[in-house]
Amino acid sequence: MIFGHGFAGAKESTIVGNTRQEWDGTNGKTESDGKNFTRCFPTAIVTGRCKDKVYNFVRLAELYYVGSHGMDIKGPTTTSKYKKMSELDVVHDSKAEPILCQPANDFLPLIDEVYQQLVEKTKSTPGALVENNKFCLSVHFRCVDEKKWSELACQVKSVLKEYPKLQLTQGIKVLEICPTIKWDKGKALELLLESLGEF
Ligand SMILES: O=P(O)(O)OC[C@H]1O[C@H](O[C@H]2O[C@H](CO)[C@@H](O)[C@H](O)[C@H]2O)[C@H](O)[C@@H](O)[C@@H]1O
Repeated sequence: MIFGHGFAGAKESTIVGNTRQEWDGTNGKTESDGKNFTRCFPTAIVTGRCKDKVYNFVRLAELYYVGSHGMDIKGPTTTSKYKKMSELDVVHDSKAEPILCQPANDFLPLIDEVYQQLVEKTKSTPGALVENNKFCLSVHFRCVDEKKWSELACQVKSVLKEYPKLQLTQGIKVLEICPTIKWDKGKALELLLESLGEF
């Protein structure tokens, strides 16, 4: 999801698209179009993927990146025309990144531990892929034989029964494992909009 604050003259912040609107040059939008857009309107990418992975896809320092289903929010690494990062409630991490909010920080060791266990537990299921999205995990079954889907789900559940602080949901051919905190992409968007305020 991509939103632009004040897009097309709207007074309120407006959600203008989703990740299908890629600036990869394949649908007429170039990197320079993306830069021009983000110079005019503070823009964020909101995704379930790992923030750093999405940054590597897009490579626009001007954007806000919201990864891990809203649990990892980073501001632009260039100064915005509207608000300098120093005016927002920002801390910098060890890589000097302007981190706005990481509400599931305490879960990091748990997520890494469960990632290892899921890799081990699911390695007997051909095609299963466990992805570490930093504050959440995904077990992809797109490449798993349909006859093995329930076996894979049992493997995942058998790991998670030891971790009541994590919850399991299902996406498109993917099982998602997230901390049970009252936070999601919507809450992340609200926080960003409040932080940016009027401009
Ligand atoms: O950005 P979102 O819409 O929140 O999606 C989050 C997931 O994105 C990735 O999965 C998606 O693409 C996969 C192919 O690259 C596809 O197999 C899957 O069905 C899609 O959901 C990512 O791999 C997942 O870890 C994210 O949870």
